[in-house]
Amino acid sequence: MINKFKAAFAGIADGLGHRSVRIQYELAACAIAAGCIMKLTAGEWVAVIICIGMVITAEMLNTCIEKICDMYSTEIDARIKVIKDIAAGAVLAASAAALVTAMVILAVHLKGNI
Ligand SMILES: Nc1ncnc2c1ncn2[C@@H]1O[C@H](COP(=O)(O)OP(=O)(O)OP(=O)(O)O)[C@@H](O)[C@H]1O
Repeated sequence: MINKFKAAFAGIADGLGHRSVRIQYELAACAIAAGCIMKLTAGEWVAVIICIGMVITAEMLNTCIEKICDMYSTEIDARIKVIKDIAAGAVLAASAAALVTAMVILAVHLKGNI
């Protein structure tokens, strides 16, 4: 059990070595900072944390898929293009949901301050 956790934490550390994953962690830190400034409610925090988890998970899996594809071949290949595009689409879908969630929370707080 401890070894499994060690491997998982090592995976998180490895993920941080990739620029696209690191950017998502940085955006997550910005979202948490903004949430503290805006004094989010418990429900809003739950939504923010779910979005952060979803986007980081999608980006880490996308990075894994890219690596597996590159291990298979670095030559131009229509099948690899489809696989990588679908994986990138998953990150986009998660990010779009996170963006809409952020906009709804922001709108609610701006409305409350008017
Ligand atoms: N071997 C390949 N054959 C065909 N198309 C590819 C191949 N490798 C990459 N592509 C195309 O380029 C796009 C970007 O792929 P790449 O592996 O460079 O990901 P990236 O998003 O730039 O990587 P990172 O997440 O490291 O920034 C893919 O979505 C795909 O459309």
